[in-house]
Amino acid sequence: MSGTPLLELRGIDKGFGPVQVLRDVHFAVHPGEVTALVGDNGAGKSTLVKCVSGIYPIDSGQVFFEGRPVAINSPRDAASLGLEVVYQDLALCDNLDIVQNMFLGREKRSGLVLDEPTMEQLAAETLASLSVRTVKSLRQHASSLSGGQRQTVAIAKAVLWNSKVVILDEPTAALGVAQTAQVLELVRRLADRGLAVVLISHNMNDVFAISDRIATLYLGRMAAQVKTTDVTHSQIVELITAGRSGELGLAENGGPR
Ligand SMILES: Nc1ncnc2c1ncn2[C@@H]1O[C@H](COP(=O)(O)OP(=O)(O)OP(=O)(O)O)[C@@H](O)[C@H]1O
Repeated sequence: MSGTPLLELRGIDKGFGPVQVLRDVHFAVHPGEVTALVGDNGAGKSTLVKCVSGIYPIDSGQVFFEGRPVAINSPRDAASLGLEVVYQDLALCDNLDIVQNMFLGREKRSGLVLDEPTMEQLAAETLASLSVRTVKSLRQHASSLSGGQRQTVAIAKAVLWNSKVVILDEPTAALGVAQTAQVLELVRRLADRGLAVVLISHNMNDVFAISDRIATLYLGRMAAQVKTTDVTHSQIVELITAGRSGELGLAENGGPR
């Protein structure tokens, strides 16, 4: 592993009543890397993300942020640490424009009134710093944006707020080929800026195209966390569908045997 992880989970358990969803999950994400979080439907990916973003309390286990133990009890706690989750469907409000969306809940004010020029300038600078050129006007409503533009704005929002860890939930699920390529390029650029990026995806082509590591959840357990260059598509498919890959020789939780 390369240095201290930005975010590290150790031994996370989470259940809902009698249903045990996460079992002894270990997971580490590093700055400057894209970590793909994969697993079949119901494997526990969303539950894991909700635990680290303060939506669900964990039953047991520890969360470390920049090497320090932390308690994330609410989305506000997660945001103040610098952890942002971008959900595919919920990322933007349709009736607000791009600037309003990027500053939603964290508006800049000049006295009692909103400081629109400053917000517009910061939004423009952030998009430009990410080489985003596809957005025509910062004052267009989110409802008029394409799927790819929406993801782009949602991701740029995380950068605007100086997030250190960005978790992207299926950012390309609803996109065509060209828009997928653009969003993946942007995801890679986030990591190249030093952010720790977690990419939840069912698309193995996307995963292999841009991830540095792949973490595989299987029935609520971390079956493996490996470097992308050390595995093949079929080994990952085996881990997703069977929770192990004979050829990899991994112990539980992705460590070497
Ligand atoms: N609030 C809840 N109460 C009870 N069971 C739940 C709850 N939320 C999730 N589960 C169960 O936990 C398991 C994991 O669900 P989760 O949504 O985390 O999986 P996932 O890997 O994100 O799946 P998908 O790829 O389909 O989104 C499922 O069996 C699900 O039914």
